[in-house]
Amino acid sequence: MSGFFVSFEGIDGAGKSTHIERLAQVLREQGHMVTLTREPGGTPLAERLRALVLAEKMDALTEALLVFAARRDHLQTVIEPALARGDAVLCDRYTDASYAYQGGGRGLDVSVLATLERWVQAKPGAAGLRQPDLTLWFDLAPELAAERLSGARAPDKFEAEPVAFFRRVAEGYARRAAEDPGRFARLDAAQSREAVWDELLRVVRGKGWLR
Ligand SMILES: Nc1ncnc2c1ncn2[C@@H]1O[C@H](COP(=O)(O)OP(=O)(O)OP(=O)(O)O)[C@@H](O)[C@H]1O
Ligand SMILES: Cc1cn([C@H]2C[C@H](O)[C@@H](COP(=O)(O)O)O2)c(=O)[nH]c1=O
Repeated sequence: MSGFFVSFEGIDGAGKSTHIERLAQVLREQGHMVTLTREPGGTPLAERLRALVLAEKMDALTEALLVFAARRDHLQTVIEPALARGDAVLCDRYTDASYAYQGGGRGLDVSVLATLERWVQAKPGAAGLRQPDLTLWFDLAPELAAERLSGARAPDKFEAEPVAFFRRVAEGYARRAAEDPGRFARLDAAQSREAVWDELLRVVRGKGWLR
């Protein structure tokens, strides 16, 4: 049985973490083996790169090089083996975040991102790039996301960015979704937790991965 790969995307505070654990639990209850992971991160090396990216000041290209280095290690040692075993891979962020944050937010040329994507995501022994089978896009107004995050925890480097940055990030996500509508499912993340969950379940059931 081949596995499937679902990424969770959206601006900081959109509700990804709230729902990813719940989906993992329901998939496990229905007999799936689940690999629950995140980017940047998911391996000891990638977690070290994550700590740098989330804390240190650096230019947009350096940021992109580090998140793609982390992604390479994550793909090679966690994602590809999990998919080969037949796992459901749930990943809190993937390459769309690079397009949205480094491309949209920081203004990095997307052709640089496309080159890194081609190098890093080549599938082992097959044509094409490793992309998620489904991307759940939690779409939320930056003002509302900031309100939800305020007081929740000490902000990291990205969370401390102004609303204008997150508007550009959100536009970056919207562009990616428009370019690949078959992969993206937009969830209205402004709804209550239960309403977002119901929408998410409908999408995942529609893929035939849940009863
Ligand atoms: N539908 C919702 N309505 C109101 N509050 C919500 C909703 N979903 C999540 N929250 C709350 O908003 C905050 C941010 O949610 P969460 O941590 O899931 O977002 P996230 O997208 O994972 O953020 P980040 O990318 O910064 O980790 C949390 O305090 C969470 O409890
Ligand atoms: C994969 C990826 C992530 N980022 C940013 C986006 C977030 O602000 C942080 C990760 O924090 P989270 O609490 O786990 O959401 O990293 C990025 O800028 N580029 C990327 O490719």
